[in-house]
Amino acid sequence: MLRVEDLTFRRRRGAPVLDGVNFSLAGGEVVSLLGPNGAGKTTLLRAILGFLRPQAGRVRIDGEDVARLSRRAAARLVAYVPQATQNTEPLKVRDLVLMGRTAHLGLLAMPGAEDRAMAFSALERLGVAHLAERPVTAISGGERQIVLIARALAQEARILLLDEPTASLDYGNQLKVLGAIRSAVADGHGVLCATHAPDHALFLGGKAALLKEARLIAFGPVQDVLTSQRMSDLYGAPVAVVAHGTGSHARKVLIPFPDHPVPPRDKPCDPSVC
Ligand SMILES: Nc1ncnc2c1ncn2[C@@H]1O[C@H](COP(=O)(O)OP(=O)(O)OP(=O)(O)O)[C@@H](O)[C@H]1O
Repeated sequence: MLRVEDLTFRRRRGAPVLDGVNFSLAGGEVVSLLGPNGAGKTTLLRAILGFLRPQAGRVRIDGEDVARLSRRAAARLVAYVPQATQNTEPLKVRDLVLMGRTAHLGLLAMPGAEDRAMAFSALERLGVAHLAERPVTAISGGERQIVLIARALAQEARILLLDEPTASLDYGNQLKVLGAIRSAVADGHGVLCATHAPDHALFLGGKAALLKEARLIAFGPVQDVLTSQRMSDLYGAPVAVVAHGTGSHARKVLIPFPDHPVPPRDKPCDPSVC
């Protein structure tokens, strides 16, 4: 349903920030977008939203060129959860989530009972309905991230773009946010999630897209794409991707090797050790 086709974007006369990027995302699928700082992840998300005008290529959603859609029409198709922000407005959680309904309201219309029910249902689905009456300034960072995902769900857009949704959260809250993402995927949303955590990409499953210096250097099933060689090349540091467990319990995990001169080769690890 989302197709990014030969997308190229550069600012002024600088080098491309996105250079011929191609990939697609289906409903009920998650794609983790991995890449070092400055690789172009946020730029890609903003280009998909239609906030940036590419010099070449296009983004299509259900065959429609995003550049031809109004902001309102685009907001019905794609919801965006930006990188963690501190709210200074003491808006109630339920009102913040209700803002997700904006694209569905008539000009100057106020949200009605149905909109409020949808907003509350999004909070319920993510297990945070008990926060509804609290000011956004009085909940934790992890709770805020989940509330922002609830706002995206209330928007009823089939595609969710998440920009580092687990950044600066403690481990428990990271797992809560990852759980919220998995339930959105299970509900049929297509999710593109920019992250600095390859382990989270493995946990989410689905596919991975590796972005380096403006180019997509790998795209495919996350279990195939995340290899020791690729991860070490991507981040410029030796990392081993090893298989942990056997049979249906087998999964890949990353282990950093800071003192290793060359990337360790992919090999199964001894489950008793890792
Ligand atoms: N508003 C801007 N004006 C000029 N250059 C920018 C602007 N925003 C980003 N850039 C540059 O574009 C490139 C890509 O930035 P982008 O934010 O997309 O990277 P990123 O992969 O999301 O990075 P990070 O992981 O650090 O968030 C970087 O070189 C960055 O310095």
